[in-house]
Amino acid sequence: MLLRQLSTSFPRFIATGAKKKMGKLTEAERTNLINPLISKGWEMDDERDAIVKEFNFKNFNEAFSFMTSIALTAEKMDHHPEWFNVYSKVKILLSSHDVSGLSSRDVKLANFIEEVASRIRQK
Ligand SMILES: C[C@H](O)[C@H](O)[C@H]1CNC2=NC(N)=NC(=O)C2=N1
Repeated sequence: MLLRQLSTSFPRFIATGAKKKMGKLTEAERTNLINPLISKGWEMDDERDAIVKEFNFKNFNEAFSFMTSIALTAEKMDHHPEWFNVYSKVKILLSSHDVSGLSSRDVKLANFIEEVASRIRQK
């Protein structure tokens, strides 16, 4: 019975080309992927199942340049941060709204954010 159901539904899945929804990170993925970010200063927001970090730069131009680089990649990824900026400070929260928690997209964006921050600070 189950096989018949699967075989009938399978073509529909292919036909619609339904985008596979990336689920929430598993415990093992969190250990492997989130812990390295925690060691770089990200913190867990358990209430939201999100990660947060505050970045401080020399001035507003650096802060806004940082945000601009992130914004362009976020748009390409179709995955956007929740953030707050005042002068040289940028606070970022990452979580995937469609799964109400952390997904691999948040890890990918966080690692990109770390790269941008290190490039700006190295100037
Ligand atoms: C319609 C659009 O593709 C979706 O709303 C995207 C936009 N950016 C997003 N950003 C984040 N952080 N989570 C999402 O689920 C998400 N979904």
